[in-house]
Amino acid sequence: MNELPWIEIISAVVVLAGGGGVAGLLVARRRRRTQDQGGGQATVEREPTTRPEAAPEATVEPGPTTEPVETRAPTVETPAPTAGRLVRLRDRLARSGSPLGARLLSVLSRDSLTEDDWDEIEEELLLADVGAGPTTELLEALRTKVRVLGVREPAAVRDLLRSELVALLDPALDRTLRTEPTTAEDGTHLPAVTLVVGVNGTGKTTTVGKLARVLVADGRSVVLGAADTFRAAAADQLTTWGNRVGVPTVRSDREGADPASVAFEAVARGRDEKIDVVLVDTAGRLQNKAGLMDELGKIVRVSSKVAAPSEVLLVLDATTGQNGLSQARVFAEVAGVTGIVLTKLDGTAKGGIVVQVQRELGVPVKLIGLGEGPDDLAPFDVDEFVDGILG
Ligand SMILES: Nc1nc2c(ncn2[C@@H]2O[C@H](COP(=O)(O)OP(=O)(O)OP(=O)(O)O)[C@@H](O)[C@H]2O)c(=O)[nH]1
Repeated sequence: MNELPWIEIISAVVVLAGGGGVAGLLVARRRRRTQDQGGGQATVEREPTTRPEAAPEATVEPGPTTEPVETRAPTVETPAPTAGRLVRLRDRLARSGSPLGARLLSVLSRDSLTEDDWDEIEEELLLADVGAGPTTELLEALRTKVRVLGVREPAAVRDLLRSELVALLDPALDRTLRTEPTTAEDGTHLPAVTLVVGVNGTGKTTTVGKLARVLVADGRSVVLGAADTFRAAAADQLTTWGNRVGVPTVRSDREGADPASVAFEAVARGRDEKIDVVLVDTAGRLQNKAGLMDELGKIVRVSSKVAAPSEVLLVLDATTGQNGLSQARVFAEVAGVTGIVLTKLDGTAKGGIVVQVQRELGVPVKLIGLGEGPDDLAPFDVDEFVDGILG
């Protein structure tokens, strides 16, 4: 009588063990199948270029106002090299409708140019936001050269237009980003500090993230400062950008905290950890000029106690045209801008804004944004840009 339960128990154990084995096999098979389909790489965005060994956990040491130490090391990506980026992204300029250069070329190549044709050229330039002054200049130069040189061959017309557009963009301007750390007289390491300013929504935070990748690709060490304390999500967004390339972010744990103190912490951390570049994202509220001036002025003043900014980059949305330009004037006045980042050039046929922005502000365009991808930010190069808009 007593034997029956034991037999049942032993059979149950055998069935369970066997079942477990089958279940294990199924799981293993399913896992194998998922890996074969690439599903096992869900967290690795660009598998061939990852460097898992470079996990940033050791460098994430928060200061008093920073976030807690990351407990899980994210996968660290290797950004695309910066050399040749504009060449790689050039078709983005032509993708936004018919590029300006191509439209001009089609008119300029007509058999004999009438006044109507010249009017059409003028209209194209104005529509592309080249601006009234530069448009007149370009028209006069083209008219003279077409008449004097009798240029008619399509290739010659293209060369002529190319050289005039290059001249308009002022190739002699210094577009280098000052991102070299320096040493103070007492031997203290001073990081290069880049302040990123601009109106909300122009792509500031995205640009800081992309710029961190550009610098990392060039072998530089970077710290990010989330001084846009107005919007908590901006700090989260920045931290995510940083984590992807193993760059720590200094941020406040309190919404509405003093942006100047966050900027100070970030620069101090750059000094203490002998970091090459500190990139500081700022809030771009433009409700009144005095408030903006106070906030940016304080950020510069306070962080300069450690190291003064070597670059103040103004981020402008190329799709906003004249509107963007008047905002730009306010920032240029308030913040002592040293370079322009023109974003969203992939979404507009108004590439001519580059000319106007440089003329109006007397500051060179140093970087351009050509998409929402993490490596869609390129150093601005006049020749490559003109080739891009000529299509
Ligand atoms: N197509 C395109 N979109 C871009 C580019 N640069 C930024 N964006 C997009 O613009 C939007 C706004 O970017 P953010 O970086 O959040 O803008 P922000 O200026 O920091 O805005 P706040 O954080 O509100 O101050 C995002 O959807 C970006 O992906 C670009 O070069 N091309």
